Amino acid sequence: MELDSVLLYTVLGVGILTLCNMLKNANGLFYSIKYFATKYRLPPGDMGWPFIGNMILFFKSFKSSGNPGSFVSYFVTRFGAVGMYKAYMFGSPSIIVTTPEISKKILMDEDNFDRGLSNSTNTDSNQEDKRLRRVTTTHIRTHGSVSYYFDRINEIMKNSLENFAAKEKPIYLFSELKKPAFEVLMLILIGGYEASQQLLDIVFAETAILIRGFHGMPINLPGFAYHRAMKAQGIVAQMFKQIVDERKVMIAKNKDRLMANMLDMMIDAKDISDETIVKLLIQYTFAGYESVAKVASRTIMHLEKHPDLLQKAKEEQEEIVKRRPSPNVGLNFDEIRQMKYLSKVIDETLRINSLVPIFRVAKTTVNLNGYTIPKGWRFLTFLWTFNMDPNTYENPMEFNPSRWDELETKPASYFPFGVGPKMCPGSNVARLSLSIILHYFLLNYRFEQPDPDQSKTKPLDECIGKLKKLSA
Ligand code: HEM
Repeated sequence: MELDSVLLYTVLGVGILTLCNMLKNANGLFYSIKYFATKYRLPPGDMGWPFIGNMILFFKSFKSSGNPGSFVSYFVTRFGAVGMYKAYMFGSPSIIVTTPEISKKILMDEDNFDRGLSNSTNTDSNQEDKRLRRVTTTHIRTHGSVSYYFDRINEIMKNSLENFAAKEKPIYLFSELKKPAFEVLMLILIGGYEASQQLLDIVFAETAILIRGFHGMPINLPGFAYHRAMKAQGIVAQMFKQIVDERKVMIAKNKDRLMANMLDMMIDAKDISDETIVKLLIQYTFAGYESVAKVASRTIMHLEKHPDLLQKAKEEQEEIVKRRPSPNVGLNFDEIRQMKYLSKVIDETLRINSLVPIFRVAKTTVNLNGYTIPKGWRFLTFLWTFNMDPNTYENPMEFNPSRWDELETKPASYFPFGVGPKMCPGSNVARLSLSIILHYFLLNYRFEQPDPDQSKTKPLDECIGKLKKLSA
């Protein structure tokens, strides 16, 4: 090669590298420059490339290891253990929070932070948010209050497992479990399938699209998942509006038709607008759509991988059955509290599988732990980081429900349903649904995977296999 060409290529290479480097730092510079001279700077961090920010690293760490651990470690290793890092995620300048103490400060503080989702019903007044929360959750707030739904949830879960086992072909366990979980969700939200099945089928299908779109980049252009998600949100809103209208007519004709579900309680409150009712129904559907199915399928997979733990959990259920006065008596609500080991199995799954971040948005520019957080910036808390802390949990990667025996009280860093005023209102329904599914699974079924590695094929959360009914 001629000397001139070598020189040309070297200059070109250095030029491209410098340009890439400038571009890579441009995002960070653009957002940080205002705060260089201020007393409190932004937290350290890396805001990645313009527009896409850190999303490539984020998706890569999920894809390769199925956990956000390596993503979070990148910030801790590079910038030190300061507990919060600037980043650019899901189309917004963001702060990644890596300690439970800072997370709790944020999650408990309604004055400075809200959920900031486009489908959220957060009003400008904390008082009004609290009132709406009260109206929408009275029927599910405590373990006792969900007893009202026990019979229906029991029937839904029991029948669903029967149906899955009757299928000739292998099933996608997570996908299949979404259907009964959705049925339970609609029971809590609108009183079940008294509303038109056809409308709810549309809500079920469109919510899947809505969720997929909100998990990616918020690019509202045709062809992008987010754009389709915005359309799906509109369709779900239309379906719920129709259900609200029908329900109002029904109740106006006969007040006795008011029932213990979120929709009827909102209508009965009289001063909640239809628009807010619909938004709340969407918010709950979005939040409760996948979680129970995900935790149930993952618990089943953990137990199938550990036959000794499965046996222990099964024996507990058999003991419960033995204590019944007659073999014809079925599961009852009081027995749920007797499932001590199963409850630890569920906690262990929640510990290892809390993968979805909790979001908040700064309502005003705030000073937190010596750093400035500008108005509008997002916070992302990965519970997984705290749940995998070896200082709290010995061998954190190991699935070991008995670790909870030694933990007299749960660690302050363990909050799978969040903490504070916006903590998950569905936690009691979720725990009840999970206990019922797992009760029937342990007693009557096994999940057989012809090729357990298939669970790594797409979609990531799926496990393919056959639900086999055990012979009596
Ligand atoms: C195992 C299942 C579930 C898990 C692990 C879970 C976890 C969570 C978490 C971590 C949050 C965030 C809390 C925060 O932002 O501070 C949340 C919020 C929420 N969850 Fe759940 N959840 C589950 C099931 C459900 C179910 C079944 C429902 C519906 C009945 C539900 C309804 C909601 C709602 C409406 C919110 C938003 C609360 C608000 O913004 O005020 N969740 N959930």
